[in-house]
Amino acid sequence: MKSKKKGKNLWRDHYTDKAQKAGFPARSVFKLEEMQKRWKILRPGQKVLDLGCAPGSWLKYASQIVGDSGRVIGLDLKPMDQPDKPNAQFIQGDAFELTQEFLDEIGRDFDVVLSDMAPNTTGIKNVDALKSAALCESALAAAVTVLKPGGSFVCKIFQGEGFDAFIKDVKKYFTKHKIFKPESTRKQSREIYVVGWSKKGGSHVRT
Ligand SMILES: C[S@@+](CC[C@H](N)C(=O)[O-])C[C@H]1O[C@@H](n2cnc3c(N)ncnc32)[C@H](O)[C@@H]1O
Repeated sequence: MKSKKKGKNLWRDHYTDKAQKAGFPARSVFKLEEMQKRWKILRPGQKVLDLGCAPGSWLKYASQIVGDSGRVIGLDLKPMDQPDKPNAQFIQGDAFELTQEFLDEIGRDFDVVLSDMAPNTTGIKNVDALKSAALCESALAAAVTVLKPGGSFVCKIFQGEGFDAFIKDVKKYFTKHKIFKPESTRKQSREIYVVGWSKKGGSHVRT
């Protein structure tokens, strides 16, 4: 029992240390990197919205890929320092309270919307899954509003209640989707990523 626990900690430290050495504040960067290596979701010159961006690993990674001709806007409930790259910006806010004015202000010309948002967990699987699904539905509503037709969506969700309904909704707005569990995700974690490609034409705000 003891050695199993030690093994788990060593495994977690490997990704945390690796992220720190590479200059990223969180190990979550490797999950996005895995998806990027597989599908080249991010490209130079793109405009990207990163929901739940703190402490800023995905924001930094995405800003490196989109480069000087691109732009990344990150949003999180928690405060965070402004990124040191001129093409990246942090806005503190709640994804459940994105107003039409705010979405109009940031623009409706995004190429990619990322959401790595996670709720505060209770430890009760169904409750946590429903809280995660609610965050995902709000990320999807933002994505269908601000993405250009043809845009892509990456969203973390906890498997469980609300998952099937969320996939059904993703299918309504995206031509193709995949469900992906990165290698760098903790094995015991119920989190999984949904990637939607090629947003269908038009923009719909779910009410
Ligand atoms: C796993 S962390 C994201 C890590 C980030 N992708 C990175 O690479 O640094 C999840 C984030 O979701 C944020 N979050 C949770 N609920 C949110 C909400 N309603 N609106 C905005 N952010 C939220 C949390 O504050 C937390 O910082």
